[in-house]
Amino acid sequence: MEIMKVKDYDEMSSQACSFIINKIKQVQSPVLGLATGSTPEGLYKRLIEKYNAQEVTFKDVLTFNLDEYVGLENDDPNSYHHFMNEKLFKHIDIAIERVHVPNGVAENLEKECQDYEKKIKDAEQVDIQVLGLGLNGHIGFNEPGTPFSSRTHIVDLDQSTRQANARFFDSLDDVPDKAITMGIETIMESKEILLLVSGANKREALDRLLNGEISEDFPASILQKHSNVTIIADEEALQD
Ligand SMILES: N[C@@H]1[C@@H](O)[C@H](O)[C@@H](COP(=O)(O)O)O[C@@H]1O
Repeated sequence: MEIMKVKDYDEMSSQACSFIINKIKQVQSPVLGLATGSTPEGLYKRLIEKYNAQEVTFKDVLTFNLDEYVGLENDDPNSYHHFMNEKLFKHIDIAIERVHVPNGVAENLEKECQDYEKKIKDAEQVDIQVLGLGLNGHIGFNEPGTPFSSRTHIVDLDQSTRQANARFFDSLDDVPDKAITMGIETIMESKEILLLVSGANKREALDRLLNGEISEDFPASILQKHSNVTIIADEEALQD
C-alpha cells in the first residue's frame, strides 16, 4: 500500500483529483468506481473545475458507484443517485447511459444485484475504485461480518452507520435500514484502489486498517491484500 500523507481535506481532494485525471488520460476507456459520503465531495468539486477549465473530458469514462440505499427513489435528495447527479454527473460531459448506480427501488432487488454484477463484468474491470472509510471499517456498505467473498448484495445497515449518516436526513428514523452494495470481492477485483481518509474521527479506523489483523470483523482490512492501493490521508487521520 502506498500512503500519501497530506496536510488537510483540501490537499487530499486535489491530490485525488490529479490521480483520477492522470488515470483518465492514460486509459482509453477508463472505468471509474465511485463513492459517496462527505469524503469524496472535494474530489468531485475539483473534477468539475478541471472539466470547466477544459483540462479533462469524461466522454469516454464509464462509472460504477459502490452503493445505494434501498427504498429511496432516484430523485430523493438523500439517494446516492441524487448525490452523484448533483455533486458530479450533471456538471460534466458524461453520458447518462455511461453512469451506473445500483437501483434501490428495483422491484426485484436480488435481480438488481445480479444485473449490477453483470454490468461490471461486461465493463471488464474497474480501473480505479475510489473508496471512503466507514468508522466501523465498512467499505461501500459492507458492514463488519460481511464475507470477503461477497459480491453485490443487499445489506442490513449497522445502527452505527445509520447514526453516522443521520446528519444528511431529517431524523435517524428516516435513514433506510437496508442498502445495495458492491461486495468485497467485487471491490477487490478493481485494478487499483484509491482510499481517501480525512479527519481525526477516522484515525482509529485508519490505524486498524493499516496495522490490524485482516479480519471480516473489519472489512477495510482486506485492502492489505490488494496489490495496488494508494491511500491519501490527511494529518488528522494519519498518526505519526
Ligand atoms: N456508504 C458510504 C461509504 O461509501 C462511505 O465511504 C462511508 C464514509 O462516509 P463519509 O465519507 O461521509 O465519512 O460511509 C457511507 O456510509
